[in-house]
Order: sequence, then C-alpha cells, then structure tokens
Amino acid sequence: MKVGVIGGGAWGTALAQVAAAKGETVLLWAREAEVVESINAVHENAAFLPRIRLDPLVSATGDLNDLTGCDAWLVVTPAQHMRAVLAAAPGGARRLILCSKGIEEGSAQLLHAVARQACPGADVMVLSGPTFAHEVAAGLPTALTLAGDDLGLAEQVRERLALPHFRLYLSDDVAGAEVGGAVKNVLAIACGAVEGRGLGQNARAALIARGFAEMTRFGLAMGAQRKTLAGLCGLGDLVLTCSSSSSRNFSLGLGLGRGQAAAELMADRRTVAEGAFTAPVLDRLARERGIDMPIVAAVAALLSGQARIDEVLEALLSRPPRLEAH
Ligand SMILES: NC(=O)C1=CN([C@@H]2O[C@H](COP(=O)(O)OP(=O)(O)OC[C@H]3O[C@@H](n4cnc5c(N)ncnc54)[C@H](O)[C@@H]3O)[C@@H](O)[C@H]2O)C=CC1
Ligand SMILES: O=C(CO)COP(=O)(O)O
Repeated sequence: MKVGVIGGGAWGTALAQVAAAKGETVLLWAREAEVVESINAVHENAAFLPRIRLDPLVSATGDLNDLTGCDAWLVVTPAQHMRAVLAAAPGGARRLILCSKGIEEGSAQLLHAVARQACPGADVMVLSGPTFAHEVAAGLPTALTLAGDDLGLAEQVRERLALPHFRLYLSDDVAGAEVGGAVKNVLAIACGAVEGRGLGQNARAALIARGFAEMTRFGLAMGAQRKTLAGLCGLGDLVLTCSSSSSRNFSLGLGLGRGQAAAELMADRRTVAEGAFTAPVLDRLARERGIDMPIVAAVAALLSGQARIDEVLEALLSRPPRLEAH
C-alpha cells in the first residue's frame, strides 16, 4: 500500500521525501495544479519547497479520491482547513498521522478531535517536533514525537517512517503532542516581536521560559502530560521556533515588533503562519477556563490591532511580582 500525504506545502513535501527515502511509494495530494505538475514533471515543489530534488517514488495528484489506494495518510494541511479537506477525502477506516499545528478557530478543538469527527473509525496519531521542513528535506538530523493512543499502532508507523536522521520517539499522550506545536507558534510570534522591537536576548530567553509556563498551564488543563510538554514537541519546538527567522511565525512577530500592522503582514502571504490563527482562539479558551496566559493575550491583542507593541509591553512588564512556579 502507498503512503498518502494530504497537503503540498513545505512540510507535506518534506515528509513525502522522508517516506520515499524509507522506500515507501508516496502519493501527495496538493491543492494547487502547479504543485502537482511541478512534482510530476520535474520532481520539485518549486512553489513551497524549492531547490529540493524529490525522490522518484513521490508522485502528486490533485484528486483526493486517488488516495483510496493509501492505507496511511500524513495530514499536513493548514489547521484551519483540515476539517474541510478530510470531509472531501474518500471514506473508509485508515491511519491518519496529523502533522499540522494549531487549534481550529470555530470549534476551539485540537486537531485530533477534528480528525476523529471528520473521519470516524480512523486511527488518529500526531507527529510533531522541532522540524523546519527545509532541513528535514535536506536530510539533516531531526527528532520528533509520534503520539497515539495505541503504542502498537504507533510502532508500526514508526517502522515505516523512521530513518537514522529522522528519529521518532513514541508517546501515548496525543493531546500533549498537539498542545506544544499549537502554543509554540503563538509564542514564536511574541519572540519575533521582542527581536523586532530590539529588546535583546535576555528578554527573549525570559519570554521563552515564561511562555513555556503558559504552555504547561494550558496543556495540563487540556489533559496533557507535563513530560510530553517538556519534550521534543513542546519545549523542543518552542526553542527552535523562538530563535530563528526561518520560522514564519517568528518573522511575522518581527514585523509586528517593528510596528507594522498584522493585516499588512498577512496580506498576499502564501505560506502559513499558524500562530496568527491559533492566538485568538487560544486566548479565548484561556480566558474561558481561567488559565493565566498573558503572553498569548498580548499576541492576540497585537494581531487584532487592539494594542500596539509598546502598550502590550507595558502591560506585561507591569504585572505584579509573584512566585516563579505559579
Ligand atoms: N513548514 C514547516 O517547517 C513545518 C510546518 N508544519 C505545519 O504543517 C502545516 C502545513 O504547513 P506548510 O506545509 O509549511 O505549508 P506552506 O506554508 O508551505 O504552504 C501553505 C499550504 O496551505 C495550503 N492551503 C492554502 N489554502 C488552503 C485551503 N483553503 N485549503 C487547504 N489547503 C490550503 C496550500 O495548498 C499549501 O499547501 C501547518 O500546520 C504548519 O504549522 C509543521 C512542522 C514544520
Ligand atoms: O513548526 C515549525 C518547526 O517545528 C515551523 O515553524 P513556522 O511555521 O513558524 O515556520
């Protein structure tokens, strides 16, 4: 059976390359005809992952029905479009490995809940970690968390995908694996804003540590395990994304920190900065559940245009002192 990849952005394409390197025949569904054409004709996704020559075992289709011949699907759409794409995909029980990072705005649900509703009867797992697509596609060493309720099934997936330079660590904490990736995107916007405003590296380190406290509070409230949040898919991904302008979320924050408006920065953007969509729903969830997430609230206010960078900074820096562990 083939491996299916749903989503022809940078990450879906890099994952297709990994599966092919393991000897799997891969069929990638892409929304854009030019991506399908480019992969099939010249073995490159020039639009989203340029200058990477794809393995001949990777082919592409624009028709979701062609995925019927694939028993495992790597789902790599932007979070906000996952439900619609899965609803349009052919039915039947199969293995879904969710590789996107975010919280659905309308339902305020994590993506594994969305996938279970869209594909009843499917086995749903989550693959997440510190993984810039271009490094993975270039074969550089990377380690990720693969989480599933059934560790036996997760082990079968690991056997099909893992490579010496693509290390998969198993976990049974599906919610924990998802929370880290969703929350770190919002915190990366904050770190980019700190950089853009010229606040220095001490401030960025403080923000990463206090951001991790927010991620942990939220994760525990969502049923995640603390050790998962402290692992690759939580702290690991937070550190990566908060320290590099290769991150789309960090670069969005850079612009905000320099005083540019979110609408201006988001206009004409072809690649996805998930944190911009996760921030408002995460802020709303935190308020509804009484979870203290001041950095997330600051990012949501900046993105909505309700506050300017210096206003959110003043609000954060004037918070009353308290015990660090709280
Ligand atoms: N790029 C990376 O390094 C990594 C990305 N991810 C996650 O993977 C997911 C996909 O991101 P990328 O592959 O980077 O995408 P990308 O930013 O490279 O490309 C944008 C993608 O969005 C799709 N898209 C736009 N509008 C759509 C719609 N209406 N319906 C369905 N799809 C639509 C495009 O077809 C394209 O595949 C995101 O959740 C991201 O957080 C996770 C790990 C690493
Ligand atoms: O999730 C990622 C790395 O793990 C990619 O981050 P960005 O979406 O911010 O580029």
